[in-house]
Amino acid sequence: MTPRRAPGRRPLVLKFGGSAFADLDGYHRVARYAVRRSAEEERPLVVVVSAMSGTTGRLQQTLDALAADPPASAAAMLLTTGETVSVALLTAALDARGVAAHPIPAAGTGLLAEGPPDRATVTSADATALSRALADGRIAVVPGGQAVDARGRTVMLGRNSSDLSAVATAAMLGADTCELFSDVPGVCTADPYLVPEARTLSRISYEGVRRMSRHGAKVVHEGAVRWAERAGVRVWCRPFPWGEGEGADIGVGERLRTEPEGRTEPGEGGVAGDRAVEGERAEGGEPRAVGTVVGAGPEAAAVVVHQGSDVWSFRSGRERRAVAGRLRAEGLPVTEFDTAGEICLTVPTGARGAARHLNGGRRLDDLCLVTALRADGRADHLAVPRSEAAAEARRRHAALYPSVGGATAQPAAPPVKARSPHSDVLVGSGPASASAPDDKRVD
Ligand SMILES: Nc1ncnc2c1ncn2[C@@H]1O[C@H](COP(=O)(O)OP(=O)(O)O)[C@@H](O)[C@H]1O
Ligand SMILES: N[C@@H](CC(=O)OP(=O)(O)O)C(=O)O
Repeated sequence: MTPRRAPGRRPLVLKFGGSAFADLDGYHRVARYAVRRSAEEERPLVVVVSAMSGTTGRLQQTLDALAADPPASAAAMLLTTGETVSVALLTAALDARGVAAHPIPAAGTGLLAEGPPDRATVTSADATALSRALADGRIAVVPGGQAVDARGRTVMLGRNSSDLSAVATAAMLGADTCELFSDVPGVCTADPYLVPEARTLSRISYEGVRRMSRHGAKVVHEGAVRWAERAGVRVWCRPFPWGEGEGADIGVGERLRTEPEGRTEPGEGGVAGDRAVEGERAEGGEPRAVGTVVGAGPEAAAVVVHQGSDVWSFRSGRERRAVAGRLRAEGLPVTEFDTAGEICLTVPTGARGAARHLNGGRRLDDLCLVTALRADGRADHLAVPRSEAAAEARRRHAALYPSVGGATAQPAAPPVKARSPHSDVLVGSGPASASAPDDKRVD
């Protein structure tokens, strides 16, 4: 899977996750930002986009309400539509600013994949089509999570795979950095939506962030980290929006960024106070949040809450190992752990393809796994009632970072995650299924 690289100036690859499109204005904000970066940097610009927040989950629920085990090809066709919508809307928003862009279809991404069409694996990347599109100086707007198979059909690279598309595109085009914009200040020592005291890491190794995503932190797609490491692409996780002019939302990233700097533990390399994170300044004195650079850097202690996963219990370690192996073969992230005499594993809630492997297991309703990842590589797991997961995460975070504290402090009102009211645009606003899981947290 060595990417065939494009000659010429190194392009800039920016990826905007669903959180950037929590409202329609998000497309205008991203367009404004993309135009500014394009003018500043004078190099080819690729913008990789995700579906509006909530969209892919709604589509999945709709499919689940319709059929118990729909064909993977139908799932791929449906679940990739959210990104196609985003490509069209961002192209329109750019056009409204007088900037012509190329809306790129799956076949134009240059990513070739094989395997089940709803969670295909990228096997090669050919820059020819995208380089041709970029040659006229226009911005290319690329759908995240999409590729084509050997027969030219659009396939999906699995859930949350826009990061993977962005990094694979950067590798293919010879870019040395890929910028991933999200609604958090960067990679933090815990999900800042749950642990307000979490600090932003200025740097972390590929293995450090991969360990976090392998344990269920949704912060960067594990496959994206693998691609980045192999191709030597630095991944820069950055907050968006932050100070994008009038009308910009103040997201959790902005709120955390302005909190006083916290002291950090000696020996917990790579942890930056928020002041350090915003240290870089663009010309004209505008503060530029630097977020987290994933590449060369230390591993870091962190707390992971497996919010989007179910806990299953098995009769023996052998049975669990066999099930875990089959789930991993489906490309699903699984954590095996023992708690209160139970032999358990976690599996993403509502994951396509999981149900058929879980026979013999028993779902422990309402349990949520909290994992403390130590800097030395050890992981401590504890399953707690869902309602106590955030408090447990704060306690564990305080144990890892005693000087940051916070476990006993009254929690600030948790920031509310944005979900686009337009995420129903494709499927209507009625409940798709009373019991279907959402792709986001249950707050
Ligand atoms: N350690 C962590 N640091 C930062 N964010 C985290 C962490 N763990 C989990 N997250 C979650 O990851 C989310 C960002 O990933 P994602 O939902 O894919 O964003 P986007 O929609 O912008 O792509 C954050 O909103 C946050 O809730
Ligand atoms: N369609 C993807 C989109 C994605 O990767 O979203 P985000 O970049 O917001 O995590 C999903 O599974 O939800």
